Amino acid sequence: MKKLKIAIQKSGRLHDDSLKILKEAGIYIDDARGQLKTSARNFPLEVLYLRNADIPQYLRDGVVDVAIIGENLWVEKGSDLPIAEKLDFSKCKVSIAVPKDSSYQNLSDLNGKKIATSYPNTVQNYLDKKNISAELHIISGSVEIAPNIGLADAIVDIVSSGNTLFKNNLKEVEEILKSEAILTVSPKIEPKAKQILEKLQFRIQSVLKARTSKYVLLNAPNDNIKEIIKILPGMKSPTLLPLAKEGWSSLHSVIEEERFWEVIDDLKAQGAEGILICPIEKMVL
Ligand SMILES: Nc1ncnc2c1ncn2[C@@H]1O[C@H](COP(=O)(O)OP(=O)(O)OP(=O)(O)O)[C@@H](O)[C@H]1O
Ligand SMILES: O=P(O)(O)OC[C@H]1O[C@H](OP(=O)(O)OP(=O)(O)O)[C@H](O)[C@@H]1O
Ligand SMILES: [Mg+2]
Repeated sequence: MKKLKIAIQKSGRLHDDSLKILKEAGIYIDDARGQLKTSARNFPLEVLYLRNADIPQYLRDGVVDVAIIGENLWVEKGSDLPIAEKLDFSKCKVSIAVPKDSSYQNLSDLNGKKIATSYPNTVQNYLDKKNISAELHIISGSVEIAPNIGLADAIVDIVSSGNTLFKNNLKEVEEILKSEAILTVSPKIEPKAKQILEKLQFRIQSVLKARTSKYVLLNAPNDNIKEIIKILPGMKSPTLLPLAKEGWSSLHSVIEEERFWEVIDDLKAQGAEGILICPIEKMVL
């Protein structure tokens, strides 16, 4: 049977969460250490565990059909490849940082300076757009140490919590891009594999939608139900069930979690009581 070949980072930041999202999509994959190729037990999917930086070329060559990579890597060396899904994990930024005590005012201060980075294309394109000319030092890791050892005046690297910058006495001065994990596709994908990809995407979308939505149950006086329904639009319309208590109903609906916290006071003002907010495992629309 035809299988969809997916590349997942062998080890590192994206590995665990990539397998997790597939698992939540009902796809079970053995994560045996040292094994570089494996198949899903219950979905036509073959997994190749690869080094992150090699993945764009594997996609281009059609060695794999799809891959989970960081958007920052896509910008750096994969922007010719189509993006099928944004996956809402491994969120980070790629930013310029300088020593904490630097007198940096704006980008033009970087003219003629040395910048250390693992993302030379991203940095060069950014500097070109802003008409800045700087010297790039390409290093593959521990970039944040460069200014402290006199290798560079500034760095461009991934920033998430900001801890690494802080520990190395650096401060973020410009954000070049925002990144999250993405599902990206080979231009050589064949129609049979594409059909499997569509099924995979459908499952992933159900997982992502469910993650941000909540099932809400509440009790409300019948007189205020119309108002409450306006506040809680639900998927189509909310479910309404009579309560044993005369003049009261139980209302069930689905709402984006963020939106729920915005409307909670309005719901209470309309007399809503006994509000329960429950997680949703999958959401098929
Ligand atoms: N601190 C972080 N917070 C959130 N996401 C991050 C962080 N660091 C890296 N990422 C994301 O995870 C991806 C993989 O990063 P990681 O450091 O694990 O691998 P790598 O060193 O780029 O690659 P490899 O070792 O596989 O060649 C990055 O491209 C980025 O999208
Ligand atoms: O803002 P923070 O939360 O501190 O995260 C940023 C750090 O995380 C990444 O490194 P990672 O831990 O992946 O180590 P690596 O350099 O070995 O890839 C990145 O290269 C930064 O150094
Ligand atoms: Mg890293």
